[in-house]
Amino acid sequence: MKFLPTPIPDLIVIEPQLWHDDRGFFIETYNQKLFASNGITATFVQDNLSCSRRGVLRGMHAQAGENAQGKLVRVLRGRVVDIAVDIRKASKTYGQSFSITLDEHEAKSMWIPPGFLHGFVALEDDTLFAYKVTGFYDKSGEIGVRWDDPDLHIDWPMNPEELIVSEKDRQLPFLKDISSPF
Ligand SMILES: Cc1cn([C@H]2C[C@H](O)[C@@H](COP(=O)(O)OP(=O)(O)O[C@H]3O[C@H](C)C(=O)[C@H](O)[C@H]3O)O2)c(=O)[nH]c1=O
Repeated sequence: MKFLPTPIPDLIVIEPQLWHDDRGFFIETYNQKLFASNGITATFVQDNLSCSRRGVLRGMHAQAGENAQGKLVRVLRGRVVDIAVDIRKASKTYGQSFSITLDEHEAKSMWIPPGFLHGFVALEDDTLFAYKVTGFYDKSGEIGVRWDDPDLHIDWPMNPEELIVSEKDRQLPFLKDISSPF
């Protein structure tokens, strides 16, 4: 298991040790001791799973407040472009986004601490997106920013007309119009 820094401090990509044999493969998807020795000491309290058709874009979301969420995200089936945006007010990389392709074959994951907007676009039908979170779901703590906010400089891999975005996400504000709670 390798813990790889990204250009944004605290945002970490994890490359698993893939054990292949003639049956298939085995990986450890989470190991508290290894994570802690690489600076990720969070405690996870909830696991989530979503299934998305090709073109579904979920985001950009964060959960703040007493149930602020850090997320350990991965793809179980299919492929996504996954995006995290730093909205920690005191951060030197405030407003900066990082993008990575996650899929079932490389089985990489990404640690996204509290203080980041998160979203992804599914590149294949029936993409299964699984993630561990450090805070219980708390609708009152949910915030979001429009996926197409020009200030986020996100280069989505699909044309807007191909994207499937929920009505809720279409109504989200621009980053300049909110005060980050982080
Ligand atoms: C997040 C969540 C949702 N729900 C219920 C509430 C809604 O009735 C339904 C769908 O929720 P939503 O449309 O917010 O799902 P996504 O658009 O996939 O939201 C997620 O999208 C991006 C990728 C994220 O990083 C967040 O984890 C999360 O905001 O599931 C729950 O019961 N528990 C939960 O933890």
